[in-house]
Amino acid sequence: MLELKNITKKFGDQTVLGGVDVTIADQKTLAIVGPSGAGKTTLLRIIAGLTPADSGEMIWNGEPTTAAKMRQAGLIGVVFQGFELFPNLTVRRNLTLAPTLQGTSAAAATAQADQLLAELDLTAQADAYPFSLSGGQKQRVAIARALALKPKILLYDEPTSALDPNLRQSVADLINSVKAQGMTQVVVTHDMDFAQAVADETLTVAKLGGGEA
Ligand SMILES: Nc1ncnc2c1ncn2[C@@H]1O[C@H](COP(=O)(O)OP(=O)(O)OP(=O)(O)O)[C@@H](O)[C@H]1O
Repeated sequence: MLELKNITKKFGDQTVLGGVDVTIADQKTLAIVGPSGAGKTTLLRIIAGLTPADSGEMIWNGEPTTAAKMRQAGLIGVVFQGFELFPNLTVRRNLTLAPTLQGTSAAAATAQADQLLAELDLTAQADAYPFSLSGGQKQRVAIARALALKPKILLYDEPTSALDPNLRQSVADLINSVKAQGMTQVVVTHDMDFAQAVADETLTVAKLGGGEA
């Protein structure tokens, strides 16, 4: 279980997070919802160790930790809103690059990549480059790439926003099938129907006024 307590964040004079508590339970999906500008993405980036909080605590399985330590230990994976695939690498190489840089043998990384691609119905795209993929395929590659690093917690920033609305259900199905394999997930979304389709728990981030302490 990962707990964040009393997380605060300001940008200049604007308080975005004014003391937020988050509990991320093992093998569950937490949806973070709230209006545009409430700070959902900021909170996700703080959990991921990509943006520092101004204050607050982080506790992993009962022990104090930091987001930077969690990230360095490879415990957290992120699926970005725009997918951020490596454009000059094939789909398979998008999955194998980070594991091989971390010391996994090329053969083992390739075997694992091919298994993930098969599970996510991407075998036919293994040698393709990202530009040639549909939005839904790009997103599945982004999820497969994150899973290739074997995180304990997988974070998604607005996973439906860059996709055709009719793909919403298949993204929900995919997140639910990743959960069924034991993954702990956090999904930032402004889409309440989507949140309902994936979430065991929902955290609503309120929009604060600008300029307060
Ligand atoms: N790096 C930054 N520098 C300055 N202000 C920022 C920065 N990142 C976010 N903000 C501001 O913080 C507030 C919260 O932004 P954030 O993207 O976290 O909200 P959100 O709830 O994810 O919104 P949306 O649903 O529109 O994506 C916004 O007012 C935004 O302009």
